[in-house]
Amino acid sequence: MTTNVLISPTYEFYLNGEWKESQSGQTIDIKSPYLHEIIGKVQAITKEEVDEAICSAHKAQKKWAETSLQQRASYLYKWADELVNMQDEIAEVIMQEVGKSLKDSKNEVVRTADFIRYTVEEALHMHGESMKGDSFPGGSKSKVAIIERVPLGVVLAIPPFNYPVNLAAAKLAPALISGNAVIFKPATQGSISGIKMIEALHKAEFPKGLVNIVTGRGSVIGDYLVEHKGIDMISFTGGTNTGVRLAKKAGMIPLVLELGGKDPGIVREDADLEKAAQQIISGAFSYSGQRCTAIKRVLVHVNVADELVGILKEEIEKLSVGSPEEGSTVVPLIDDQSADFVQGLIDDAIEKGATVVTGNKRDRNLIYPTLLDQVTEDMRIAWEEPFGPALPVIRVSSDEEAIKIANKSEFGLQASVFTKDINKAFSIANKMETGSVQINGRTERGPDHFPFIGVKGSGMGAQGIHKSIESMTREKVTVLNLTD
Ligand SMILES: NC(=O)C1=CN([C@@H]2O[C@H](COP(=O)(O)OP(=O)(O)OC[C@H]3O[C@@H](n4cnc5c(N)ncnc54)[C@H](OP(=O)(O)O)[C@@H]3O)[C@@H](O)[C@H]2O)C=CC1
Ligand SMILES: O=C(O)[C@H](O)COP(=O)(O)O
Repeated sequence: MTTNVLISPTYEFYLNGEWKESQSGQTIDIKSPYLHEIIGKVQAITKEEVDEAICSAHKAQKKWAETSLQQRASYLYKWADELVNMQDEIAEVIMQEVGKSLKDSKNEVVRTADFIRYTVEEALHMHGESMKGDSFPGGSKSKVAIIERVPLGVVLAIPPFNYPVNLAAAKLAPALISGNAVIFKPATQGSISGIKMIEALHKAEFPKGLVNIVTGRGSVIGDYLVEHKGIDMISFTGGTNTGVRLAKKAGMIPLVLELGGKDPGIVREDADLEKAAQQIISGAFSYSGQRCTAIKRVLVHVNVADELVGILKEEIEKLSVGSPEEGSTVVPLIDDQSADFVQGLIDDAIEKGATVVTGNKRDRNLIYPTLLDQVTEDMRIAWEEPFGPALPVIRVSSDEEAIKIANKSEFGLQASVFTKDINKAFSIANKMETGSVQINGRTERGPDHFPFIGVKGSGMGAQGIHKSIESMTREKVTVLNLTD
């Protein structure tokens, strides 16, 4: 199927309900990772335009916070409907911009509409609480506390490239339904997809200024946004180095950071190896492993390692590799720099004695799914996050060794444990220094109402619909002093 490359239009940024060209007169070329052609240009906005966006957000937020939940709900439902109406157009853009297959891109848009609707429903059923004074020694029963959640103000939403619509809306929806305004800074490679998402929001006729999309390289306007006094909360998803830098600059405001990962797939001696292999492959190689929750190392009991590696090899070699237009599982990585990084990890492992079971083949920024066996702790790939289709197998001789190596990682996003012994599964899960543990399943964020948590180098705070709404609000206490 040949895709008509978008005629490389220049997109405007969205401020105060209007699409605008930046006063900077500068734009950023967005090149498709697999078409290797420029598919569009986005505005590189100025600091003055950032100031204007934040100022207009504050104005809009005051009024928005006074609207009823039901009124806010009606806008978000309309946004979800507009996304579904635009799903083919948006999916095509996601595919061209980040190289995700059309099927996965469409799923991302539908998942986003579902996310928005569920967020509304969750918010409509989150109620405050009340307390009576006399439950504390000396307290009076005529003192009644009414505790409710109130919005924080203006939320800065910064998502990564790999889910340019879903991970953006996963920040915007909870922020908006709780009465906040949003400054949305998309990943540069993902900006056009983000703009398309905002086009759907514009069609839902949200109040002007409530959501402003500020396009520009994070390395240029990122610090200015993060340090801006007009930002009341930051929800960031991206690399650990970027997240740590952001946290140091943000100052005294609430932060939620979802960062990198090095999720282990722990395979015990008693595991169903066929099922484990199927979950590991899906977890490690879908969208070329460009998922924070991808399985990024296999810790397998030495007694079953040869058998598991054999199954993995056979199944990996069946994976479709190539263009996202053909629905390939393994597609070109987001850019050449990322492909160079992954290749560097593979080369380092080979130099230090790892065995290439399959893969280690490259065509520009397309890296073939690579399985490395006999990986040892002195190899970079044992610890670093490839964010690409390279999977190391580390052989262990006990649960204790697997736990030790798993927890030695700087990351702590998720872990998978494959075993038939549910008691052992929980025993290992209880020792995992991660946000979540999957038992007999691949590591993944969904379903989206589950808490989604990164600890250590994988983040701070929690997402998942309910947790995200909580993180973008604070409690407020009103005390009633009744007269007897
Ligand atoms: N835990 C999770 O849920 C996820 C984690 N990730 C992690 O993100 C990485 C890959 O995604 P990627 O997009 O490349 O991550 P990056 O950290 O490079 O970028 C993430 C976002 O931060 C922006 N940014 C860059 N510099 C700054 C700055 N100084 N201040 C504020 N924002 C900035 C980027 O904008 P720009 O594009 O303009 O640089 C982008 O919007 C991997 O490490 C992956 O593990 C990815 C997805 C989900
Ligand atoms: O940030 C990511 O990469 C996503 O949170 C992963 O989501 P998924 O597990 O649903 O692919």
